[in-house]
Amino acid sequence: MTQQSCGQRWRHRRRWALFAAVAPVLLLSRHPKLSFTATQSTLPLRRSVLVRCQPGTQPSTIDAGLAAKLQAAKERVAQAKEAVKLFRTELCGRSFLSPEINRPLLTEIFITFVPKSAAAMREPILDKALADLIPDMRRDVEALVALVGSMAAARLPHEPAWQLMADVVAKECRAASARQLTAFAWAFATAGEPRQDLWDSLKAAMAGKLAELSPDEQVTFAWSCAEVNQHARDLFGDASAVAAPAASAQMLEAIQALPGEVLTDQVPIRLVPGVLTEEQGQALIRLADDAQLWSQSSRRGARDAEGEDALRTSSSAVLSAPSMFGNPAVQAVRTWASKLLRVPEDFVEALQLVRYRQGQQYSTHVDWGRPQDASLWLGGQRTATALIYLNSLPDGCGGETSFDRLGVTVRPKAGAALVWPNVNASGHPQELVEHRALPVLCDTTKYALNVWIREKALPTYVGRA
Ligand SMILES: O=C(O)CCC(=O)C(=O)O
Ligand SMILES: [Fe+2]
Repeated sequence: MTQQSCGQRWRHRRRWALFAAVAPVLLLSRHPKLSFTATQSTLPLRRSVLVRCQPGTQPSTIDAGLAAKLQAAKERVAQAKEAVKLFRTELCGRSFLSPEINRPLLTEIFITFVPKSAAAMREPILDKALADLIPDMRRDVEALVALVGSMAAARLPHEPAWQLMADVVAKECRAASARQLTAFAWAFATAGEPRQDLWDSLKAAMAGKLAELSPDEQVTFAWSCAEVNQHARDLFGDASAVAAPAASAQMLEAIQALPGEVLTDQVPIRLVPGVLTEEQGQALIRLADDAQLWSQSSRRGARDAEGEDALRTSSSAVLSAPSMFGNPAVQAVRTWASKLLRVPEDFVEALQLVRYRQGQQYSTHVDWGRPQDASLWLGGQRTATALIYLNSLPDGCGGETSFDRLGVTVRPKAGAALVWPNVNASGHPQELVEHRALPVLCDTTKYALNVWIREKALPTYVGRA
């Protein structure tokens, strides 16, 4: 696709003008989120959208309420149009072959279209822009990489665009370099796209090009395939569930040397008090609340030592956004884990908060991964878990962490870390450390923080081409 033909497409001014006139009406009638609020953003066009329609309007102010909704809708339309304009400039107003496609800007543009709720998005304006652009971009692999990477980074919930993209990439990826294939794989894996034709094409295109990849990129490609259950065994084999013995033995030593209570002689499980202050705990919870990160806890890989599915009814929030790593409470936890467990900080996974309301629980499971677990590609096996309780639960309120095979039960105590190894000294995952979170029995909420340590550094590749 050349700059000229892209320009020509957008020169269909009359069609566009007609569409622009109709789109606000379409949006007003079809957009269900008139109460939408803007998220923090660096994109200038989004600053104008800090409009919230107040629920529970008094009868006398119904008109005012409607007017506010109308105003919000108008701003939303203006914002969408502005975003499409920028989108068009970014992808059409330049040579597609430019290596300087502004991915952060593209991502921001997509974020303007992402609904705050988990609902799938239907945006006529974006539909049109993407339907026009994606097929035209088919010969420009680098532009496709930038576009799909931005769609993934923005978590664009727009099925038609993903399907169009999958159609084009499945057909055109033979011409892609190994690095570009990795970028495609990462994006589609992040979006959870399982299409067989797409993954077959990506894997076939990668065969013979593997040597072009850095170790981090190889891991990213292998992880991407495994993440959507399209394991690239021909190219990479299986990930190993057995951790490196040296890393495992060192981890055991570090846990044994921890201060705090020794809970059993069979496996070094320690309860270390005073790891976090209550304020730091609150700051972590606020971080998740403010960014609306809570969602039903994932049950993927949640199995007991025999491989039976676990019941997990809690909510989780992963503090993985790069901006969150700068938060003082996040940093305090990461530094503590790295120092006390004697691993570099990049062995520590993104922190995962867990929240249990009354009646919620996590039944018996292990934290280590099985060979088919895609995450084994990223930093290898989880050698240890540090579970930090962010609040205390009174006696009789349930919520304890229980290791039934070891006869150990621990009541949550604010700021204390329960630390245990997931592998033995030779690196083999341990069944003995199977555990569960007992149901919370009182009308209270339990908060805890999972700090998982991997056997090696987590790769630095984050979908950047
Ligand atoms: O909440 C607990 O006590 C245990 C949590 C847990 O085991 C997990 O999230 O993997
Ligand atoms: Fe666990």
